[in-house]
Amino acid sequence: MNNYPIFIDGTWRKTKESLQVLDKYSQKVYATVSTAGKKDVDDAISSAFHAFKRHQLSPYERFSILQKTYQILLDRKEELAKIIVKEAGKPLKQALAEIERSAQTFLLAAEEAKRVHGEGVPVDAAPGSENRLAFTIKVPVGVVGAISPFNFPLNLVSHKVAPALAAGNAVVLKPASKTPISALKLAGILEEAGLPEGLLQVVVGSGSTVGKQMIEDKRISLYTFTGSADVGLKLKQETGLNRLILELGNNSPVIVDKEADLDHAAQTLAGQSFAFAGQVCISVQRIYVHESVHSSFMKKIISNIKRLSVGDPADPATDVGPMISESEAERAEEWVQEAVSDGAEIAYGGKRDGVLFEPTLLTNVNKNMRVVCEEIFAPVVSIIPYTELDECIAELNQSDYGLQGGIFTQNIDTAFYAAKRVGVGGFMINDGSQYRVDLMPYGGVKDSGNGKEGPKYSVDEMTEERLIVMNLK
Ligand SMILES: NC(=O)c1ccc[n+]([C@@H]2O[C@H](COP(=O)([O-])OP(=O)(O)OC[C@H]3O[C@@H](n4cnc5c(N)ncnc54)[C@H](O)[C@@H]3O)[C@@H](O)[C@H]2O)c1
Ligand SMILES: O=C[C@H](O)CS(=O)(=O)O
Repeated sequence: MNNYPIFIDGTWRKTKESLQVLDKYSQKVYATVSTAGKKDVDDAISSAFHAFKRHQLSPYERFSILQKTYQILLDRKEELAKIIVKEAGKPLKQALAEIERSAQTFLLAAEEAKRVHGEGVPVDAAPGSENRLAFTIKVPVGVVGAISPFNFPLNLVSHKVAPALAAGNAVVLKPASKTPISALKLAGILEEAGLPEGLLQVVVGSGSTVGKQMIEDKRISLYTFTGSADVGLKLKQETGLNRLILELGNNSPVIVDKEADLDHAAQTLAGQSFAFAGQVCISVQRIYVHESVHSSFMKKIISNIKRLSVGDPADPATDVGPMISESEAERAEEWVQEAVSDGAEIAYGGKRDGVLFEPTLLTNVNKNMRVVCEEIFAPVVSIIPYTELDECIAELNQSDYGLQGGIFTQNIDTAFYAAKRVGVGGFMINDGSQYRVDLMPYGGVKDSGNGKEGPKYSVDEMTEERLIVMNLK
């Protein structure tokens, strides 16, 4: 069994303590990983702090390292996908797609490294400043503290590390303790691509020890966090005046209008509700269906769900694998049972077998049930009929969250009417909430967080704009 060291100051460090990473399907120990103690975290932050001052890489050097990383990620696609299958329990085809997306994220960040620039400021237009010339430059913030979740253990880490490096920063990364191996592999790949020592540190451990210590350290200039709203709120309260980018949860809504292409909607939504067992922050959770097409849509979505293959994530045919832990699968089961005892009906699925939870379709739900108003983060979707679009929009906007949503309709006026009124960071027309490509601005409103990811937008977030004014003769 592999025993992985952590990555501090450009060296691989085995520490006294370690944690076990389970194979999420078999629930057997797959690997162990050293965990960072107080001194290790302190060393990592100190090394990043000094490396930032020591290594001022040119934009072209940064471009070159990130572009090499892109290539190595693609070259090692199969090996990395197998790690994600084991440590996250993600079905192989979805794991392969994640590696390809991570490679894209690095390529996009490489391109952005050559576009970090400010703008001219017409200060000479102000009375008395006629002889002045001004412009801004974009400078890196310093040390970026990155904290990531379990569900996309490579691509969501890439969305933090790649733009931070493109912008010229150093990074201290704490990956999720359930899935730390992909992040350590990525550190090895960046080392191989020529990243100077100290510019990336990977410290593994719990949020309440390693994460907390990072949050309290003033040498970190900016935090970028992806995870649950509960932890996000805690970090917001603890980071004070420091900069904090938050990418949090959602209970994504999608509308199926009376003028929708129902075959397309049913096929798309069956896929987007259950990929990675619903453990995707933009997974479709609430489907609002116009009453006139409700029964027809139900038949179509059920026939699409029946085609999903549930089981071993290593099997190339599997669509829906295990949840991240048995306790999470039990939680989802409890929420479904609670909804059923309050009147909901299970139209499909509903059963749990250890870590596997069947793709589940609920009807007759109400807006106060946890399966509707909270983030379920499991393969469970609710169908909610509506009559008037305005009422539907008002109801879906009652959510505390606002990351992404969507509408299926052939009527462009209806589509734009909804797009202007839904409280989300991104809205898809004739697609589900789960559409994402890595170049787009991605981030939510309300309890879904603040700030945007996508390399172009993250580079902007991870730099300071400095004004330079020249007083000319
Ligand atoms: N908006 C997005 O882009 C996005 C993407 C993926 C996942 N998510 C959300 O993430 C959640 C699932 O992931 P998870 O279970 O890994 O989330 P989580 O909030 O439990 O953990 C995320 C990270 O925070 C760390 N952490 C926990 N407590 C901490 C503390 N007190 N101080 C510092 N760090 C701490 C964890 O160790 C982990 O690395 C869902 O809510 C999902 O919607 C959001
Ligand atoms: O879980 C949320 C992620 O942001 C989904 S994705 O990586 O962007 O597809």
